[in-house]
Amino acid sequence: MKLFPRVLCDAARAAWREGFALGGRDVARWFPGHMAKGEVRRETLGLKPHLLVLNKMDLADLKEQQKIIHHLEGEGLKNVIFTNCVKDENVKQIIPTVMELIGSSYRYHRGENLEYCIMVIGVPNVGKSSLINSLRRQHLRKGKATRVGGEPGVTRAVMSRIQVCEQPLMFLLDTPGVLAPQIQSVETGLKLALCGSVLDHLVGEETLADYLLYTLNRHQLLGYVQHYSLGGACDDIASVLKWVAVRLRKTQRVKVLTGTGDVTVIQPDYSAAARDFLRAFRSGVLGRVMLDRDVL
Ligand SMILES: Nc1nc2c(ncn2[C@@H]2O[C@H](COP(=O)(O)OP(=O)(O)OP(=O)(O)O)[C@@H](O)[C@H]2O)c(=O)[nH]1
Repeated sequence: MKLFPRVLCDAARAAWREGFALGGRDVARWFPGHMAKGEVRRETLGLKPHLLVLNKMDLADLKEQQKIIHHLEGEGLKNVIFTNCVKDENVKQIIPTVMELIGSSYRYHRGENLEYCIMVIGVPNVGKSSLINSLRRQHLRKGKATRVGGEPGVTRAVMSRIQVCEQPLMFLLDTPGVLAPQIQSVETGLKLALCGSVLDHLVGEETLADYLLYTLNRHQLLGYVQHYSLGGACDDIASVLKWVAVRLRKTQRVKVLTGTGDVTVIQPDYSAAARDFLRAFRSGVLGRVMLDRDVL
């Protein structure tokens, strides 16, 4: 099979996409049923002292960390900690910050209360279980108490109370991932899906790969070119996936009916290439990305 990636890519480069064609996609269909039950009202959170843990900091481009903090402050979120729960980075700050917050909140500052119970709330796959395991490693020198998974929806039980600290005695309630009952826009849905909060096949691996390519090009993050030894940056997903499939030897035999009989041709496996592209992005090998750059 002969490909001319450089030619294809040069042609596409002349016309970087200004926006992503959303094509009437229906975000509501991407979210599995169990999430709807887990609705958590913002007003409820507003009453209780809370801390915003922004996990997977190792995958995010945090050059504009101050801008992010400033933006969140504008939304009323003052207590923010960036963490990496795989490498236990910044996790040690959490319990002291929680204690400070409880101490300065008169409703929860009761002298006789010797144990604390805290709820971990977040979108599917953000690392809630990993956070609990990391806290246990840090404060109890204990390993896994809760299952971690690469796909959304691993934590199914509604609540499980897990000890994470002895002094002070603190328990965390792990909860199944929740999403806002209404996702703001299709683009927000695509960003959540890129982060693994929605099962890939519900959105479509190739659609997601296309949104990823669009984002990487727009942010001038061209690590994928080197990772897959492409001839150059390219904004056309079909060309990129074709090349990725060939490089990874992900091809499939397909029977084609012609006027003179059946012919078997070898075709690139676009789905397998899309899955690899998404996996590479989520593992960080394509570089750090700030999906919400335009929001800032
Ligand atoms: N790179 C990176 N990966 C992480 C980090 N924290 C968790 N992960 C990975 O993210 C995936 C999901 O982690 P979980 O802890 O199962 O996420 P969860 O929020 O409990 O998921 P649900 O139960 O589906 O809601 C796993 O593959 C973890 O190894 C992190 O800080 N950095």
